[in-house]
Parts: sequence; C-alpha cells; structure tokens
Amino acid sequence: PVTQSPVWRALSPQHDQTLFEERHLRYISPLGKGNFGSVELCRYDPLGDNTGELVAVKKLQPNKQSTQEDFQKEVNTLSVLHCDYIVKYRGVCYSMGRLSMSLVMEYLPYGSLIGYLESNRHNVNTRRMLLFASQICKGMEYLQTLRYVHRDLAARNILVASESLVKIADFGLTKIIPFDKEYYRVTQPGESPIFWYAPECINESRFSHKSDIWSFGIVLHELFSFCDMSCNPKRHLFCQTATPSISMHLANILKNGWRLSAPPHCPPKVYSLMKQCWAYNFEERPSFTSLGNQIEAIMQDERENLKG
Ligand SMILES: C=CCCn1cc(-c2nc(Nc3ccc(C4CCNCC4)cc3)nc3[nH]ccc23)cn1
Repeated sequence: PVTQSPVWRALSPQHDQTLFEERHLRYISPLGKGNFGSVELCRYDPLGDNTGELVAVKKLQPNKQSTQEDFQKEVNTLSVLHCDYIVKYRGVCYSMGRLSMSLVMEYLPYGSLIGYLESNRHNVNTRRMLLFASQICKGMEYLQTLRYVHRDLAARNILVASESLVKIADFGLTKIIPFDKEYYRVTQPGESPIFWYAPECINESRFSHKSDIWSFGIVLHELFSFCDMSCNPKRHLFCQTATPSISMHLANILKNGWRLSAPPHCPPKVYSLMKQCWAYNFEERPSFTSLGNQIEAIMQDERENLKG
C-alpha cells in the first residue's frame, strides 16, 4: 500500500515514529560537542503543552573534517544498533529550510562519564567502576559482532544513563570492517586522539577490533583515575597525526615499553587488565569477551572481600 512506501513514511511524521518535525522540536540547552557536531537538549512537544519527551539532538557542524556524508553514515550506523549499552537512536529531523538533517537520540540525564567521575569521585567506588567497565565491554562486544570498529572509544564518549548504567555514544568515527579483512585503514588526516590510539593506529592508521581493545585499556585507566587529568601525562594529546614529532615520539616510547602507570589505589588485577590491552603486538591483546569475563571475576572477588 502507498502508505507503507518509503516516501510516504518519510513525508508523514505521524506514521513514522523516527521522523521528528522541526516545528515541534523545542531547543532547551547545549549538551556537548562530539565528532562532526554539537549536541543539544530539546523537548519534542507536538502537543505544545510541555508534556513532550526530552531528547538529545546532534546537529552537523560542517567543517574541514566532517561532511554531510560522514554524518549520514553516523546516523545509519546508530540506527541499526540495538543494545542496552549503546545510546538509543530515536530518529532524524529534517529542516528543509537549511536542507540539513539532525540526529535525534535518547537523552541520558547524567552526561558524559568524564564529568560524572570528576563530580562524583567520592561516591564512585571500585565496584561501580568495574560495573561500568563491564557494561562498556558488553557494548563493544555487541559492536564487534556487527563488524564495527568504534575508533574513538574514550571516557568522553561514554554517557551515564543512571547511577548504575553507562552507554557508548558518538559513532562519528565508527567504520565497518570489510568482510575480507581484519582491519580498516583510514586516510583522513584530521584531529586524532592519539593518546587513545594503539601503536599500529599511530604508525599505519590501521584500525581493528584489537585497536578498540587498546582504547578500552585507556578508558579503564580514565575510569580508575576518575578522569583526573592532573595525575597523568597530558591527555589532551589531540594532535594531527600529521604532526610527526608528537605522534612519532609517542609511538617510540610505546615501542620501548613505556605505559601509563597504575592510577592511585587501582587494584593490581585491574592494572593487569590494562597492561593486557596495551600489548604492543595487537594479536596478543585479549578479546572483549575475555576482558568481560576477567572483570566479572574481579567483581566477584570484590564482593567476597567486602564480606570479609
Ligand atoms: C558523547 C559525547 C560527545 C557528544 N555528546 C553527546 C552528548 C549527550 N549528552 C546527553 N546528556 C547530557 C546530560 C547532561 C549533561 C550536563 C551538561 C552540563 N554539565 C553537566 C552535564 C550533558 C549531557 N545525552 C545524550 N544522548 C545522546 C547524546 C547525548 C553530549 N555530548
């Protein structure tokens, strides 16, 4: 029937719950900046009586690094992901006037993990950090089953849904690994978060599930150091990989065995997980399944220790 045609669905918002009409999307406040764009808190209020739901709306900010095509890929990626540990896609909003599109997602009230840890450091204990770590692991395990490589796994891209639930967000750099290869080679120069990059990403722009594992190790370190920038080498080591000096230096010290030291009060078993993720040779790094099991085992130990 014509009412099921893609065009009909796209043009008739009331029939397609994934299409948000701009005139009902009421801006409230800014939420943050991600890859390719900024995210705003809006209320989708078709009845106009403030009973509508709060949503997070990501708008593309076209600049030298990001294009409409990249943004469309991010929307397509998020729209096929259905996992408790990945931020939920709600739909899109076309504003014809600006011929542009916005990505509508579920609003997570506590914001990014970085801010949460910094403002809650005194009541986030080891057990809660291990719970968050195991949830990120499960989200990444799901992503890998669909052959996606996130490429930007970092505490800034983890969102806190509740006191006991975190979700992976920002799929702007996510790529799908071709069926005949085990890695994805990027050519785009652009700003690269090299501190979260595995050696092979810095040296050869070679991204794989195993480079996501390396980044997960950095996220573990961020978690257990409460994302405290002071007690660690400058994390804002965002730089053009084209800046050979910094990325070459980092690649060299990593090759010579330098790694981040254990965060203060970090349980030895957790630090050993980080070291596993930071194996120079990507084949020696664990899988997210293995990491998840090891984290569950440490959580079990913590429970028993608590019982004394
Ligand atoms: C993924 C990181 C890069 C891009 N990005 C995504 C978001 C984002 N944020 C939220 N909620 C949120 C809630 C409270 C606060 C506050 C602000 C004032 N200071 C304290 C913290 C901030 C954010 N929900 C979301 N759903 C989907 C995306 C999304 C934000 N930035």
